[in-house]
Amino acid sequence: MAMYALTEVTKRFTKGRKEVRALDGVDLTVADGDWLAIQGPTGHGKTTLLQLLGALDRPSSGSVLFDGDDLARLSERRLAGVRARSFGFVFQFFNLIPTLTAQENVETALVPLKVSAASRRERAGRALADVGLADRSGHLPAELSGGQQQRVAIARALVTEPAVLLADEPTGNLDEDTRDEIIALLEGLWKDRGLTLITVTHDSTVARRAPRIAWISKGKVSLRKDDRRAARSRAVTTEPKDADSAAVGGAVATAEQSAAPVTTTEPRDAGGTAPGGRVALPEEATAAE
Ligand SMILES: Nc1ncnc2c1ncn2[C@@H]1O[C@H](COP(=O)(O)OP(=O)(O)OP(=O)(O)O)[C@@H](O)[C@H]1O
Repeated sequence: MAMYALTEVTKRFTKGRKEVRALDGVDLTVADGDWLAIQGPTGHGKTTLLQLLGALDRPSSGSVLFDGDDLARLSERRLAGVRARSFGFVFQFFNLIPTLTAQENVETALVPLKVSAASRRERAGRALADVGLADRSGHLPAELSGGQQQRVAIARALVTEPAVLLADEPTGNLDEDTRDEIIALLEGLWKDRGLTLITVTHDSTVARRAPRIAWISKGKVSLRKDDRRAARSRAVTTEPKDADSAAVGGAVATAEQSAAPVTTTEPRDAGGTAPGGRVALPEEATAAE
């Protein structure tokens, strides 16, 4: 079974007397451990799709299955639970709290958990070290470069050990060199942790790094690239739950792709989670852009 299965998803918004069809009949599957880039021109539905995948919004019609639950039909309380347990979010403008240090910003993601202050400190410190910022933990966001601020935001998204990391234009506010560093960081985290990574971008340099690209145009999704073998060459992989292969916008993976070798599984939480499991993200981290 795929981690995500979207069927005939539409999302309509009303602007004055006009109706905007932001998503128009989207079919999409995402397997556990995939890295999917959602690429397309501005205003064509990328963020809307990401928000449905992150349970930040619901479709107007169709179903968004995540681990077997239809996110379109869950109560608000259960949706909040799924978001808290399963998703980490990274945004274009970092969304850090300006008055808190890097360390404190990362710790905010753990506050809703019954985690001791000592454990929060330890886990946030580890998350900052994982993104290469161990020596900047006492800095305020204004004392950090854009790339460093995005690293803090990534540490905050990952400190709760989510199954899925959803990143909306994570390099959209960065220069080219920093963009490359952040994408390399995300790629490394994806490889090492068996994360499912979903990145929204209008930048083809960024999109091409992902083994799968879903191209979105006028709310319709089609598959541009599906290099499952690249995805499976990672150091840490997951059981191919998505054995029936991907179908995006009616496109089905080729027999060759489907026949890619089966790899071994390593538990997602091998890195260790403090008691209490995953936590709700702070409001500022889950707010729609
Ligand atoms: N809350 C909303 N109310 C009304 N219209 C909306 C809303 N959110 C999105 N839209 C419209 O839906 C369409 C798709 O928007 P979306 O933000 O998903 O595009 P995008 O591809 O992410 O664009 P960008 O690259 O500029 O962020 C656009 O026409 C947008 O104006």
